[in-house]
Amino acid sequence: MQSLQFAAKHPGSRAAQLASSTFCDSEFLASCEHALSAQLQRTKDGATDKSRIAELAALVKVLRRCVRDMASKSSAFVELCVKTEKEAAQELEKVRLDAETTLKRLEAESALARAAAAQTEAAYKADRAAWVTSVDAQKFEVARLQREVEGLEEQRARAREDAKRSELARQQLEQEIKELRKASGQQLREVQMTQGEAVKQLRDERQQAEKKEAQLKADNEHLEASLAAANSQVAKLQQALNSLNQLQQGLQASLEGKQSAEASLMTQLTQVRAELNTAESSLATATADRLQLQQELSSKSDQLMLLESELRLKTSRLDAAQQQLATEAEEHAAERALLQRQLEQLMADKEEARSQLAAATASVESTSQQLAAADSARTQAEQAMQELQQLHDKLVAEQAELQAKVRELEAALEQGTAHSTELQTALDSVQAALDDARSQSAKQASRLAHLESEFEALQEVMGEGEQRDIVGRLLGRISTLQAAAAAAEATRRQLHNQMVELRGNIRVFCRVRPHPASSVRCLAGGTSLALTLDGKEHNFSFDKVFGPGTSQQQVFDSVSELVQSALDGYHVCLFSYGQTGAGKTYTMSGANTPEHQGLMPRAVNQILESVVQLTEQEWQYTLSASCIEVYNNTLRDLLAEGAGSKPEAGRINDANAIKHDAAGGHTVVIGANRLPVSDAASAAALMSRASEARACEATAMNAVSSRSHCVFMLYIAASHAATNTHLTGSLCLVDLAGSERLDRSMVEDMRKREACSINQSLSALGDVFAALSSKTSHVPYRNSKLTYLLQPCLGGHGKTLMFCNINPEPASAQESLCSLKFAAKVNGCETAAKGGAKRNVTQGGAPAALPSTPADAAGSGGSLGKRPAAGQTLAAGPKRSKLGG
Ligand SMILES: Nc1ncnc2c1ncn2[C@@H]1O[C@H](COP(=O)(O)OP(=O)(O)OP(=O)(O)O)[C@@H](O)[C@H]1O
Repeated sequence: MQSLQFAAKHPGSRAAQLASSTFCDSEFLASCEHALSAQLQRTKDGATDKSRIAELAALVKVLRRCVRDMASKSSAFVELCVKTEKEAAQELEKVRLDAETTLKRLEAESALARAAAAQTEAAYKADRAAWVTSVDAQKFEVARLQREVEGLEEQRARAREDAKRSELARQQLEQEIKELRKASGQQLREVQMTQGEAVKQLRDERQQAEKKEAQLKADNEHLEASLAAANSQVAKLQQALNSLNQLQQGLQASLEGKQSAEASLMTQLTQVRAELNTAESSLATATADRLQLQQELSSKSDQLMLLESELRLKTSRLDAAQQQLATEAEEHAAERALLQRQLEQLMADKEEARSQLAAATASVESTSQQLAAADSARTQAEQAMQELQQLHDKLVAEQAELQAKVRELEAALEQGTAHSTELQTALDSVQAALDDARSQSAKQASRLAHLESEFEALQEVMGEGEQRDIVGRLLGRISTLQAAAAAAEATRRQLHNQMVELRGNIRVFCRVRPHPASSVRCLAGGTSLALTLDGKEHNFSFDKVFGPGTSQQQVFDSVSELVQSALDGYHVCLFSYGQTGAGKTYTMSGANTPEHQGLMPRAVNQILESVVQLTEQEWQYTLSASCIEVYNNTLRDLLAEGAGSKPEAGRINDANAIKHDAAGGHTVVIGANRLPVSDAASAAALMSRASEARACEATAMNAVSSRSHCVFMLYIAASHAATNTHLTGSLCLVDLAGSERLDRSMVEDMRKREACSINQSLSALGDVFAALSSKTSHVPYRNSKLTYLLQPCLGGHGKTLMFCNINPEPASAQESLCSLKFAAKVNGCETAAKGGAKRNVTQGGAPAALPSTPADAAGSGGSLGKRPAAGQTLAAGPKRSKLGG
């Protein structure tokens, strides 16, 4: 009812829908109603004691069902509420994040707009101040020029007045001269009239007058010259005034330009202010949005609280139902007491109704039994409810744990991704450096060859003296080049090792063999696959995943650089693991056509070819090989005389036959043959001989099933006289026996013992990896011969690669899952000892010698240095030969 009310109050609410869908079970309500009405009706009709007890029992059943239904519904409701709560929280988080992002963006935009406006305003103010300063300076200049012009005008006026005065004086003088002439003429006439004495006076006066006139003329000329000078100065001043006027006009124009620029800047400023206002208003809108969202958030929280209160109500209803049940039980007990009393009454009346009493007693007994059964059922139901509650609590705790784990895993994933990116970058740079070193080395080698041919040609054409000289120089050049080539080779080795190390000292590749009905799907990217078992998909990731279409050459290409490491002085181990018939032997040895050759022949061929090249750089390599079978935890030398025909031939009974060189040299098996490998033919013969001797049987799973682990060990020792360097490396190729389920392989007696031994040694291998991955101080290598033999490669300073072979036929899916889980465990293993893989190289001292074994007497390591003859490859043996490849 509560939920119905809630639904009515919140018609659009998801929680209301959930509550109404969870609790409004009309069928259930109808059945309760029906049961109660029937009970009421029967009570009204007047029931007998017997029928009432039966009715009460039926009622108890109904109530119990009610309690069960309520419990399951309440847990379903709780789950739905939790889910809804999570969804609401996620939605709210998303909305909050969106709002925050929008707000931040708007704030950033507004800050940008504000900064731009401030910048524009500051620029405008600076421009305006500069312009005002320049206008003021120009105004000042104009005023100064105007003052100068006024001064010049005054000077001109003064000069004009001077000129006027000079003119007046001249005119006065002319007048005086005229008057004097007139007076002198009169005097002359008077003198003429008076004759004699006055002539001289007149002449003197006349001379004086002439002198005065000359002076006046000179004065006049001087005044005219000064007037001309004043006029020219006036003209100059006029020009200056004109130019000043022009300047003033220019300044006026620039003033107008500045004013228009100011107007446009003012417009810009207004625009920017308007933008700023818009940004501020959008900021206000965003803030309002945020407030609204916060309100929504709080309303969601309210809803959540409502849901929680609803939940509490449901729980209290449940409690009430339980209480009601308890009340019913009490009533039940009262009824029982009543019946007991009736029984006593009946006992009192037993004289009257003995037969009725007997029947009633029987009826009461059966009723009591039913009641006891009802009691125990109720107790069971309560216990079940408690268990369910505990389970619920446990599940909630587990869920929290899982969430924490998911978070941890996500963080680890991020770290791992970052780490892998770093590694990839480092790897790329190392690869580039390696390529560089390789090309350098190739260049040097070709240059050397060229020089040698030149030298031969010169020898043919030169005389003896010249020859000796040139030979000396060329020899010097050659030795320099050889030293450079050795240095390049050393760099290459170092870079190659760095590259292999970056990819991990233990790597796991998975190979899926072809099958028409496959339960395995190789995923894009080449590093993961999905296995389907009982309709469920299991995903796994490895360093590489090879699908059914991958050729033997492609598989070998992916391991060739690891093989190369053995030549550089490392202990390298490649082993194949998987269910019987999954393709382990096919991967390691392959079939007898060149296309189907496996890793073993291809690896030995690559090593032989590289040895030929290295010999040209003055390296001396010695190769030899052993082949050991681990069968029922006993060692057997597959290269022993007669091992192919007699199963007991080659058995090594010495429990301590496996010897590891403490200084990082070779691991040897005392009593086992080690035969020289000088070329491809000798290697092929050796592998064929070993495969003939290997224990193979037909089982229900594989017509030629390998019943033993086969360990092929190639010992490599090398020295370089020029640099006095010695190294020891090894290549260990292991074809493990197939892991299998005894019931599926249908083996019996001896074969059963074999299978048990195989499974034991594989489980010992698993224990070693488990100990390595948990980094415990004790690693149980000695628990099996197989793990003890491979110890230096697994946990020491070696480089290991495991192939997990998978048969994808659906019937083998369970075994495939086990193999993949094992491989995943190995993939997570950190096997390299401190300092990573170790190269076994010494400089100076005695050359690295192969550890002596009794079998050394049979033949020392074959000395190498010649290319294999044309067409000479490691021929593969027949399929029966699990090693021949
Ligand atoms: N990738 C593959 N391509 C083609 N054929 C394959 C491939 N892998 C395995 N086979 C074939 O499947 C069969 C069983 O393979 P194989 O003998 O290598 O299995 P196994 O794992 O060594 O078995 P066991 O442990 O019993 O020795 C062989 O006939 C082999 O040729």
